[in-house]
Amino acid sequence: MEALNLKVDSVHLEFDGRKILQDIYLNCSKGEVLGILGRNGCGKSSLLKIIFGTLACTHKYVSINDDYIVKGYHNNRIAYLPQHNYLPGTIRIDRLAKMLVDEVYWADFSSHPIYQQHQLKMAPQLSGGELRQLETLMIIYSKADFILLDEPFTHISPIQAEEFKHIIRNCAKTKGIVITDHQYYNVLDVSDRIILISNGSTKPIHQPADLIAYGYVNHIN
Ligand SMILES: Nc1ncnc2c1ncn2[C@@H]1O[C@H](COP(=O)(O)OP(=O)(O)OP(=O)(O)O)[C@@H](O)[C@H]1O
Repeated sequence: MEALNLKVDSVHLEFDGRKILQDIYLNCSKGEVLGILGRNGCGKSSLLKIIFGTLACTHKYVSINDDYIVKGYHNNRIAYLPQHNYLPGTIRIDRLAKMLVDEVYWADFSSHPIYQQHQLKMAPQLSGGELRQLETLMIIYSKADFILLDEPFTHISPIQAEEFKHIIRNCAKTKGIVITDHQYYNVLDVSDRIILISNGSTKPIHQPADLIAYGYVNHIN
């Protein structure tokens, strides 16, 4: 199996003269889940959008195996689950799924109860959590080599989050996955490595106590 490595470096992002990201370094290999943590507004979603290619910034270096990537979404290199719903509301779920899901994963995806139950509906007919589950699965099972997940656990119930962690770990056998969520215990649980964004820069987290030292949490259960 080909080794793949996503590298992100030298990202500079400002909004209205305010520095958001300035000293960013991350890498994620195929076979790995990288967790990103950070307080509200520290720039997690912005960083994922920059890697995916939908947010312009002053400077960035994104590469896969040292090939510079201008737009991550080109050629199915990178897929991105945004924080908010992305499926159009006027096309049936089964038609959207056939466009998005990789054939290799079709059996896994289409046998999932959430797809079985809702495939003939359109997005607005689903509850918030049902839609979130479907949207997340479609991205995880999409063709891309690297998957960026912005808050995949936030709108789903604990039992579903447990199931999704298994699916993420399973898919990480053939992809690299970058994940961020405020449910930090789920991120810690599913990730091989963790980085924290603080004051615009990335800090490697070697042990949970580092999260206390950086003021991200007061204690860890
Ligand atoms: N289009 C924009 N124009 C101006 N400021 C923006 C814009 N988008 C984001 N910001 C600001 O940039 C900062 C980083 O936003 P971002 O959404 O990346 O943070 P985040 O870490 O994902 O936050 P949260 O955890 O609350 O979702 C925030 O202070 C936000 O207000």
